[in-house]
Amino acid sequence: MTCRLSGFSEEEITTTMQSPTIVNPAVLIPVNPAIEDYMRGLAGRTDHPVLTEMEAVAKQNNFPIVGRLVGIFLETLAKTVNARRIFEFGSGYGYSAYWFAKAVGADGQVICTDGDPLNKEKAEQYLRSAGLSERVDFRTGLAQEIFTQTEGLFDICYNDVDKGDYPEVWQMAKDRIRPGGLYIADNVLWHGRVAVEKYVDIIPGWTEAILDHNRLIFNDPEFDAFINPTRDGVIVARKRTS
Ligand SMILES: C[S@@+](CC[C@H](N)C(=O)[O-])C[C@H]1O[C@@H](n2cnc3c(N)ncnc32)[C@H](O)[C@@H]1O
Repeated sequence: MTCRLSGFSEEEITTTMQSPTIVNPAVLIPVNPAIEDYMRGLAGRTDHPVLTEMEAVAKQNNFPIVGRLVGIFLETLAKTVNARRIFEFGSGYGYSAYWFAKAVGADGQVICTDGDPLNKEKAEQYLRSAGLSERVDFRTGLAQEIFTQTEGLFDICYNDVDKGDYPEVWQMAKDRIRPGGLYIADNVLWHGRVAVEKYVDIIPGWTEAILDHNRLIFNDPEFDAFINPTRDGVIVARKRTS
């Protein structure tokens, strides 16, 4: 997967950062890999042939899916708030949508978006094989534009687009989340760059955008927020009910 604006994949960015030729002080792994392996080992019961195929394809192509642990987290969050209507900004080929689609139930809906029509094709194939396609409405184009074409409130808005767009997506999504609903975004620790003074920002402005995004959320009086440091950091912000 290439990022919409930069042409770099997130894996390429990480790999470049870890290259011995580029000294980068900012590569921090929030959770010890042994701990992540342990947690992954507990999650065997979530195996599904479609899921394992999607994960294998991600590995082969360095495509940045959220992965199993975050997937389980997304499904759990969605079930916890009894989500029936979810909007995804940046769906790739449907891996995160798989988890949300499972959570919303037969009457629920996940609106997926991606700039790449090939991703839509692949997602629809995978989700059909998993028996979840009826719950998913996959649209191609700029996620922000597609969002403005929708109406009403969502139980969850999930953000996984190019990182420079994070503050914009937060600003537009926050007023369209129902009280008690969630805003969720992936990669908010950005491989540790958010936590150090000096970092190599492969895509100029992306780290600053994530920092702004996170600050805005934690300072918003309408939301309570928390970052789960699993993988690359997932922010969860719940809209207050009073
Ligand atoms: C990190 S991947 C999404 C992975 C997906 N959430 C998952 O875990 O399976 C980001 C995807 O968003 C798409 N994308 C990035 N910025 C976008 C935007 N503003 N509008 C639509 N798609 C975008 C890219 O084409 C890419 O497929």
